[in-house]
Amino acid sequence: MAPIQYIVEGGHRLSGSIEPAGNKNSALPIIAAALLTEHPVTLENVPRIRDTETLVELIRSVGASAEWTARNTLHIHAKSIRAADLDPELCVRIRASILLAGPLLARCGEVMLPPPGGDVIGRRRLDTHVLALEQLGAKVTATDRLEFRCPKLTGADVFLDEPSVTATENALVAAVAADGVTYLRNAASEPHVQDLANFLAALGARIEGIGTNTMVIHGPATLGAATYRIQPDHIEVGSLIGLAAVTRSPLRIVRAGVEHLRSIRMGFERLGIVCRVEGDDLIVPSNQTLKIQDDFGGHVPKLEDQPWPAFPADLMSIAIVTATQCEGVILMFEKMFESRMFFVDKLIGMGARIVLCDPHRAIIAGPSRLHGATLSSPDIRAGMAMLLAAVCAEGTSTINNADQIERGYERIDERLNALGAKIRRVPERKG
Ligand SMILES: CC(=O)N[C@H]1[C@@H](OP(=O)(O)OP(=O)(O)OC[C@H]2O[C@@H](n3ccc(=O)[nH]c3=O)[C@H](O)[C@@H]2O)O[C@H](CO)[C@@H](O)[C@@H]1O
Ligand SMILES: C=C(OP(=O)(O)O)C(=O)O
Repeated sequence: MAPIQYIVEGGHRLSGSIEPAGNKNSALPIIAAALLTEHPVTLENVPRIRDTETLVELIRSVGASAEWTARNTLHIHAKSIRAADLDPELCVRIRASILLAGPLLARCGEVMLPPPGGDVIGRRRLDTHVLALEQLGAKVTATDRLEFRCPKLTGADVFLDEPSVTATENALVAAVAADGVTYLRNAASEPHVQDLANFLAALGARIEGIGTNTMVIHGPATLGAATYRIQPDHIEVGSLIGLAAVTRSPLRIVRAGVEHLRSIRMGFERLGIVCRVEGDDLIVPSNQTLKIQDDFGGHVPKLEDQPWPAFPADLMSIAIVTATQCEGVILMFEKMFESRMFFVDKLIGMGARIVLCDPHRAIIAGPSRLHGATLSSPDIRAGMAMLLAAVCAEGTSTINNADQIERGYERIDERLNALGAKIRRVPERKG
């Protein structure tokens, strides 16, 4: 497949309404969890992006039928499946291939998984997955692939060593099929973990504590069919808030899922960007102060990521680009991944004033006028952050490896062009 490039003419104001896609990180565990039931499942509002297309290929490879019945509607029927050896080339394309562990173990009693891929943003440990599934009775062997075996999953009092998002999801799915009650403690509670739990409940699972860090799962559940709508992507909403701010544009983000936006809005407020809620729409007015809010006593403020419900790691790159357009100084502290901040050298090359203190901390002094450059997208979020920088810069930028952006953002070039951006995709999109 030819690599994708975005050629971006910067400096244009945007305006209008845009609806976020369904949450990628909900869609992935939910597609995997659809393997848990023998009955048909219809998923609506599924983002049609590289990651979901790859996972669909993977679930077909174990015998499930999966058909797109509309652009964003996916019909899955896992009447009978097998724990086949999964294609290593497909597994390494996405982090979410690891999400097949829980459902396949539950349905087939074993699963052999080649290493997963995903964004190269630092070490991506699998220890929590292993720890959780072992506590539910699985025997795990790690060679060039991970092998999980367990003829009968059994409920347990599980304490995760860290609130890992995908490990929580694997453990939750396995616990639904396990015999007896499972306590899942120190669990992640991100909106996508909640979305997965609500999907499992729609299939017939009994789960208490959804949205908290302790879930209680009463297994084994008798699962049926379901039609389920994936929730809006709060990370895309955060990306759009940043986009509106750096281009000083008024945007209405419709059906934004405002119940999950508190920590995100609070993070942007620290940068002097205040949004308004109207029903389930989020309005980003153009007349922002874009003034970084000092801490009490005039101290340099800090924006840091943490597990939910705090400011999400996946929005740090967007927040960094946004801060380059705001007046003042701020410390950005990315605690969770150790390679996510390296892309700031590209922003420095575009004219941003940033000191990268170490792999986790960067000081940004704004505002600075950015100029167009040739960039390469290292991961989904840094890629989207570069797109924001390119859209607000003077002159033309070329973003190479835009494939990374399209792993996570559906038709983002077309959707931003509809608001007034000037992004040319090479090669042109077909269909
Ligand atoms: C497919 C999917 O859903 N991917 C998301 C998922 O990845 P994923 O599930 O792989 O990420 P994890 O939640 O396991 O961990 C992310 C990183 O944070 C670290 N960590 C985690 C918890 C903690 O309390 N302290 C800590 O330092 C981990 O060691 C790891 O380095 O969650 C990440 C964290 O929200 C997101 O960036 C990814 O987009
Ligand atoms: C890091 C991300 O994705 P993945 O975990 O699939 O690599 C992301 O969505 O920002």
